[in-house]
Amino acid sequence: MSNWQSYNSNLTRYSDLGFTLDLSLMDLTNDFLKEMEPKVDRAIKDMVALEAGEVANPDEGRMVGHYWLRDANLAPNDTIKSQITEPLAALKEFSEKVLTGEIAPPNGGRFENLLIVGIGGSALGPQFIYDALGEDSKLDTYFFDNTDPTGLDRTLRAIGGGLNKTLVLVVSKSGGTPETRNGMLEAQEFFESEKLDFAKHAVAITGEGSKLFNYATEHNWLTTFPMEDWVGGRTSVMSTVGLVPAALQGIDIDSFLAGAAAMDKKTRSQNLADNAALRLALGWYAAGNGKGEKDMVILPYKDSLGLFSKYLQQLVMESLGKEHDLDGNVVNQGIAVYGNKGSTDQHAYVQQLRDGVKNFFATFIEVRKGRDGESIEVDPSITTADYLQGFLRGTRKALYESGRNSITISINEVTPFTVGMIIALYERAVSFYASLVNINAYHQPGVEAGKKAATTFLELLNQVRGALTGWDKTAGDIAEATDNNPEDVYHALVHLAANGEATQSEGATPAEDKFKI
Ligand SMILES: O=P(O)(O)OC[C@H]1O[C@H](O)[C@H](O)[C@@H](O)[C@@H]1O
Repeated sequence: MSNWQSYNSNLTRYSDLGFTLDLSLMDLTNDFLKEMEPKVDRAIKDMVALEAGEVANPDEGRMVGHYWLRDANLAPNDTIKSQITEPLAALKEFSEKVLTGEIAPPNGGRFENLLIVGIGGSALGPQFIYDALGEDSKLDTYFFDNTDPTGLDRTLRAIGGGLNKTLVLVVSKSGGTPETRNGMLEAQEFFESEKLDFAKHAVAITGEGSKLFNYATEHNWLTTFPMEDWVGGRTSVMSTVGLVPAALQGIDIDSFLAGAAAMDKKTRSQNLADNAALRLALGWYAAGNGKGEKDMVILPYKDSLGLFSKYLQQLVMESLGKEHDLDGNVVNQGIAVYGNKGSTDQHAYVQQLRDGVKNFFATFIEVRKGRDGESIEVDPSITTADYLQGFLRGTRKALYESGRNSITISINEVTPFTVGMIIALYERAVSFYASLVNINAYHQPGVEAGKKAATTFLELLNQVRGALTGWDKTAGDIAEATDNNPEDVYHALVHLAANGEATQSEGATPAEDKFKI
């Protein structure tokens, strides 16, 4: 089959949405599609059950409801329906009041800045949306998404004299994530050091009854918005987590939700040829042999979609990166995701993509329209938009010629509607892929191990602090005194020395380094 014929027969086109998915360069064979039929049938059934409210996250005993967020009528009962519609109405009213100045900072004027404190699913969605759609944002938006003190300082410096006009959103589904709590405490301290009443600037988005919820209530924060347990962090961008900031920024959230709802509707089709999300999942399966053998390289050819790959990294990797399948077998599933933007990366890593190790498939994201208004000619009759398109088409072809597969997703423009659409597309592809490989995409047991180890380190650090009294001591001395592992103790000592709590004199090896207060 010629490439042109293959293009025509491998395209899913939603003309009314201005959307196409082109799998022609994925080399999906009829045999593969035939072989996958039973799995595809199961994936469709699983999705129907999930959307009907079945407990699709068995380990945590939870329903998986992010698809209801953009069409509350699909919620399985009235309680859940009102858990969607009531916060939506409340957040619209709240953002309206903030933007009209009815809710205002205590020291006068209007809120002009937004500081979002959150991490993972409680930050990546808002970061992507602000970057993609926040061009005319009503509030300049900043993020605390780590417990790195210099990162926090840098953000506070950027806010500078605008602190008295800054609204702070503290976002945490669990309400107990340490990085977010630390960011909140640092923000609070900074407001207080500027003689500002933090509570009058602060809003919480969190599960009812969480530590954060209780803290916000006890301290009389401006308000709180709920998060429900049937919405996962990495799929929360269409819940209060993504919608409160977007509404405050003046982004058309109804259109954002409508774009997602439209993609959901299309990809409920039980006919594979019409179901872009299911076909996308099949493309991933074919590329990586159903085992994630190939990485997913995301290349959006539009600067405003530059954070999409980072957003997808969590959505795909936290959902699909699992040790066990649903039957308890060890499978070590996952698909590695990375990317940045085209054509910028043609000058960075496309060399390896074209000539190096064949361990990936690319996804080109094409935005058809270059810009509003006229463009100059950079060459005779040629504009910058023509170049961008030329690089996309050229790279796609060059990769295929050297045996590298790729997917191309096209949308007309970057708008709230189309961004809603492509997020929904990937959310649904992740759900389908999880069924194809028989895993739970909605829990994240592996994340806990790192958190527990961090807590253990903090306990050890305090033991080391207590044991380091005056004299020159080695890591071995303190390890013995505190009954800890010498390497762990050594790293604690180096940390204390680097932060001015101890001094370190180096010996021939770390074991001979001496520390004192
Ligand atoms: O919203 P939070 O409860 O603070 O969680 C923030 C993030 O932290 C965790 O470690 C999870 O792995 C993520 O899925 C989650 O989005």
